[in-house]
Amino acid sequence: MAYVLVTDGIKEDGLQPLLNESTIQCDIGSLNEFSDRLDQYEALLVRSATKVTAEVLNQMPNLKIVARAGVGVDNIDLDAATKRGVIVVNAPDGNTISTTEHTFAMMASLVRNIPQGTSSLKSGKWMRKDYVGTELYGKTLGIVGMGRIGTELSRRARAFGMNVAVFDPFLTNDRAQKLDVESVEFDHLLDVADIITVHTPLTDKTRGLLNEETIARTKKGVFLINCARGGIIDEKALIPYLESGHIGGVALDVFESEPPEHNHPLLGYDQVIVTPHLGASTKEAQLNVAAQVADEVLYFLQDKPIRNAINLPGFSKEEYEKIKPYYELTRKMGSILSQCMKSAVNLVEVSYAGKLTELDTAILTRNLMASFLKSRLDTTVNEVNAPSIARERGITYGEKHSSETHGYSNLISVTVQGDKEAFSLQGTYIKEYGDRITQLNGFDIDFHPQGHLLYIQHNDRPGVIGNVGKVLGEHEINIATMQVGRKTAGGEAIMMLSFDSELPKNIEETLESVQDIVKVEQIGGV
Ligand SMILES: NC(=O)c1ccc[n+]([C@@H]2O[C@H](COP(=O)([O-])OP(=O)(O)OC[C@H]3O[C@@H](n4cnc5c(N)ncnc54)[C@H](O)[C@@H]3O)[C@@H](O)[C@H]2O)c1
Ligand SMILES: O=C(O)[C@H](O)COP(=O)(O)O
Repeated sequence: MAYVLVTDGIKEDGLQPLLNESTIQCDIGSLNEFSDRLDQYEALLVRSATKVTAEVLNQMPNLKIVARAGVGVDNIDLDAATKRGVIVVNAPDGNTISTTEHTFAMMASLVRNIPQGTSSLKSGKWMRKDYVGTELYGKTLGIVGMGRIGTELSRRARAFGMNVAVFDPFLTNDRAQKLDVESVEFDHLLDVADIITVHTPLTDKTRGLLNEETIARTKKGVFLINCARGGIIDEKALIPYLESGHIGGVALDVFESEPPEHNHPLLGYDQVIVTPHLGASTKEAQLNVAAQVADEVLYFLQDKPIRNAINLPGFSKEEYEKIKPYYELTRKMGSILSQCMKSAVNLVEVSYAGKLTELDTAILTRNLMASFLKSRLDTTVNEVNAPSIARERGITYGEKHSSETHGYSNLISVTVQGDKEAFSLQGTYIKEYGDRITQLNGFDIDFHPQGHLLYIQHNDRPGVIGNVGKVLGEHEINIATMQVGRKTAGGEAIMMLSFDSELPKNIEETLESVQDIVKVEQIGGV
């Protein structure tokens, strides 16, 4: 049974695939409510309210995946999760439309004083001349961050006859042209925009993007909107400009600290309109994000591919289908290399040739590294934390694409380099035969890496193979398969044997005492 904790009131309708799965038990509530059994959960589903700190992660030693039913993952300690090997996924596009529409509603409300007019009329006043608004038509909307929400907003703004100036370092001219927006530098956007709206994540670069200095450059009467993350607009910096009348109005759905304090200074200004982080709060968005993360968690628990991992290279289902056979091969190669080369390693070089060069192979290299490190370490290692663990252990690794296929349609070559020795392995996947190891330390060989293996280095002399069979027979060990490789007659040679069951621990020493046998390594659990 896999245990899953669902927090933050994630919509249950969307969680049906998880709730209906008989091998999964879903508990619904807060971390506090289930504090006595946090150690049992393999998956944790959150919105933005639950803070997944390093401390929370420590209390959940079994945790393998955190799923954020929404976009922003700033409530999750990504570094700590990655270090622990916990996969973090989100639901990147489930709430795009809702947040876009909310931003647009905020913009329209802001320029037409709708919230102010509402509360004034409800308090018994009829103040038509105090609430003269501004048209959107013909005005310039400055969008900072042209991702999913920025893009959708730009379409709606163009439909309203607005000009759109965008600042996003990743926006290509081609895309800007297609979207009928002007791609500009940030300073230029400050100069020309009548309304500025931010749609970036909160990062070191975007924190305080609109601050005392940058707001000073904006047009008099500018309207500012933040429906992305509190802190992108510096809240304190707004005050002098609201006081002086430089800013026409501010719309905020998000705050530096949520909820903002009751006496937060910005809440006292009539020109500031606010909502309590409602961007994604629609029935549709909540159903979408819940369904997206439920699918991801279910897939993960069933060892199927996940699409929206934040701390892993992403790939589509189609890409996964292509990569799947090599995934198993790289896992096996990592394990064999680690067990054959027992000494310290400082460099792992992976090369992909043939069909593999058309694929994004980063996930395969991570998989190989995770498998390589797993056999050597006592901690959880997976594709998520393999890079940081390798770095910590002083192991550099890299990958390249090469044209040397050695006649195979696809080929993975790995060299592991230590201070004193090196070890190399080549493998391929052939549809009819499965995964094959085709070369080991320069010796041509052909075996299916499966089960319990014995790797023997020996001198190519008459009787050696027979003696190995004899010793194993005396120990009642049945050989399943045996492959032999050599470079020259009478020179160095290797054997790779496979067995149906585990071998006795001391069998290496017994075999190493046989004449002309140089080295014996057991390779288990491949
Ligand atoms: N209010 C809500 O309820 C709500 C709902 C959904 C999303 N959000 C927030 O909205 C923001 C945008 O969401 P999205 O789905 O569009 O994300 P996205 O990842 O699709 O887009 C973010 C864009 O910001 C750009 N960017 C990053 N750094 C930048 C910088 N320094 N200057 C300019 N552009 C920069 C990126 O290139 C990217 O195009 C996120 O912060 C998200 O958390 C809020
Ligand atoms: O990043 C997001 O998806 C939004 O901020 C929504 O957050 P929520 O799930 O807490 O509404």
